[in-house]
Amino acid sequence: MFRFLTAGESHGPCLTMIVEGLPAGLEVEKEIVDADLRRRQGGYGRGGRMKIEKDAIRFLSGVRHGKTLGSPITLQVENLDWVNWEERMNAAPVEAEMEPVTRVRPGHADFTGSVKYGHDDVRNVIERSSSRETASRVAVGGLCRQLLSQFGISVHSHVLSVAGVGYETPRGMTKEAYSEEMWRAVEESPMRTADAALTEKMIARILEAKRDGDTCGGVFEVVAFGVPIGLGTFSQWDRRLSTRVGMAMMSIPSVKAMEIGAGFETTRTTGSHVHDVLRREEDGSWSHPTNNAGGIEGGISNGEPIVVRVGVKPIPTLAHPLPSVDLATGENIDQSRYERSDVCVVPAAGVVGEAMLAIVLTEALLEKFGGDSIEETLRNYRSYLQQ
Ligand SMILES: Cc1cc2nc3c(=O)[nH]c(=O)nc-3n(C[C@H](O)[C@H](O)[C@H](O)COP(=O)(O)O)c2cc1C
Ligand SMILES: C=C(O[C@@H]1CC(C(=O)O)=C[C@@H](OP(=O)(O)O)[C@H]1O)C(=O)O
Repeated sequence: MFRFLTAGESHGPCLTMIVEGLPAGLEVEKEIVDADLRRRQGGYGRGGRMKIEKDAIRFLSGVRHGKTLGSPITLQVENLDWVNWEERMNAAPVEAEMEPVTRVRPGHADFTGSVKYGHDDVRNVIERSSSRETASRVAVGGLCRQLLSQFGISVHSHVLSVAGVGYETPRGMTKEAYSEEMWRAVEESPMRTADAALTEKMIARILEAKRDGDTCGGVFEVVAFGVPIGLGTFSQWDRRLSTRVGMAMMSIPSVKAMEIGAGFETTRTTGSHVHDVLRREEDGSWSHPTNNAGGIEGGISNGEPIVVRVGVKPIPTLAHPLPSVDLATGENIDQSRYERSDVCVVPAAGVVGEAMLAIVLTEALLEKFGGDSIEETLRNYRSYLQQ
């Protein structure tokens, strides 16, 4: 069974991940994982923290001579900001001459986390609720990406809109709609969008929000190519591929909406405009001229690209804070607290979305094809394709 756990506080010494269930003999390159971590740190609208961190993994177990051993893999990402926080993290607030954090930020985990865990210093909540944790997912996803590439599967993302500036939800995306050229342009764009004019508009929107002491959300899209027919199943609710993709995307902090394929658009028209007709090609392969289903039918991948669009709410920490409550006094206050923060993270969230889709596909692929070594998994996969 493929599974992973992540641990680590945002301002602690490091993030740690334990990954179990990847087959033995898989070549894994640190540089491929580090490149994903760098992409997650990018995008226009990030705050001061990203100037401090230089995320990169260290393998602490499970990999020898560049190949997986089949034993649990431990990954570590150092928090370079730790040196600036060590005293505050180790000493009680009074000793460190720090006021405990008590004014909760609307939209963050400050209120719910403090009540649930009984913390009177909200800092104890912020440490783990922080999206610093998403670096861990990207690191795990970077390993999964390398497994998937053995099966010809690749996962990409791009930004569709920021605070309403950008594309309306597109319909029926087919493989042809996404070219190599487009993905190159996405990687080079500060907003991870292939449209240069739109990039300018998005940046202007983020700057405007920043000037107003405000923040932006938006929509990103994740696409997986090369997924074989047959991952996931309708046989139990929690094993449907759509269920697992939904959970994976909704697990990203600040994600509040997602749709697969044409999603909500399908609810505004009729069946004859929605369902993807099945064709048999001369070479015996299957095809769907459209992909409104986003590559999943009956909870099972249908061989078309998996297309997922994801809605990210605006960042909760506002430079012009909203009214709130001070948990220490119980009094209503005019302004909650501001601390160093991002203004927009839609491009970064897209990279996290890629990692989450890579993780879900890895889990479903290993479930279908099994194998304790990569050779065995590939052999099972090839035999299935022949069948
Ligand atoms: C990559 C990334 C970076 C984020 N950076 C910040 C930030 O700097 N400040 C902030 O208030 N929220 C930030 N968030 C959003 C919060 O982590 C998130 O809103 C919070 O954990 C509450 O969870 P919820 O929005 O899912 O309810 C970030 C989210 C992501 C995905
Ligand atoms: C550290 C990351 O994002 C952080 C996520 C975050 C939050 O509240 O979610 C708040 C900020 O933390 P800090 O106060 O340390 O600057 C972000 O920088 C990261 O993405 O690696």
